[in-house]
Amino acid sequence: MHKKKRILLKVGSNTLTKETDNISRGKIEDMASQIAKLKDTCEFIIVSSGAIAVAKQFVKLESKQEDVFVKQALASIGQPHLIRIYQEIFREYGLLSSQCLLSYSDFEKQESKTNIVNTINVLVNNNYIPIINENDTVATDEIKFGDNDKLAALTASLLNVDLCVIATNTNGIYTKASIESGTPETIRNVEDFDALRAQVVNSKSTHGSGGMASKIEAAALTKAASIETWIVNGLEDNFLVNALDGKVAFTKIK
Ligand SMILES: Nc1ncnc2c1ncn2[C@@H]1O[C@H](COP(=O)(O)OP(=O)(O)O)[C@@H](O)[C@H]1O
Ligand SMILES: N[C@@H](CCC(=O)OP(=O)(O)O)C(=O)O
Repeated sequence: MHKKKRILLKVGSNTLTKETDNISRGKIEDMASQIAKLKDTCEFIIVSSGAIAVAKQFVKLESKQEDVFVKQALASIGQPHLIRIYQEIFREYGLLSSQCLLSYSDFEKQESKTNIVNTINVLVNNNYIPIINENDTVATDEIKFGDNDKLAALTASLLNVDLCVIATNTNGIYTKASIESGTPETIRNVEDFDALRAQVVNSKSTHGSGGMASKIEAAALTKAASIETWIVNGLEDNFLVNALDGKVAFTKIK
């Protein structure tokens, strides 16, 4: 048991850019102000994408190599900028932050898992907010498939968080019928998890790579670890506080 509610917050490039081509300092300020409001009762671990999106603001790489190698190089260029932006803004709100780069394979080795848990516990217990991203130089899983959703679920399970919040660009998961009729309606409480997969439609957001399917698979992992997952609209201001206060529509998967 943790003294504070331990929350893992996953934000994708779409949320961080507010669906534009530039990282939104405003969105990171919105996250910081919410975390600052909640910090007496909650502790946070962030899984953040955005490295490639930041790099694209500054450079255009020439390469005849596969796209994925270019993305890996962009992630390497963008990651320090991303963390710099987080640190600058979080500091203004009195928050301390650090960087951890992980890959799926780190969750397969007992020694690495122990090291991750020990490092992050020291950080969190000293009021540092770990900001985790995939180690894109050595791994390409999330660049290719998953929006960091699976990385978030693996981290949430390993660190035994109390709540996993995935921020995306919709008010959670909508019913397929409501999307098709043009009046999206949020599935607020999931009664039948297996039936959820059938609600996914074949669309993704501008920067998105995994779509809703990868969030549902991430939730399957957290569910197996008895962790509740919320899928919330990170584009809205105050999205986390409002979800905690029950003021907005989002999907809760228990
Ligand atoms: N049933 C559904 N409810 C809501 N969104 C859905 C659904 N099925 C597919 N989607 C798509 O999933 C997208 C969110 O996933 P993704 O594009 O990967 O976003 P992110 O970058 O936030 O991870 C939505 O913008 C929408 O296009
Ligand atoms: N790790 C990389 C990409 C991870 C990923 O695909 O997530 P997203 O940028 O949300 O589609 C990054 O930070 O840009």
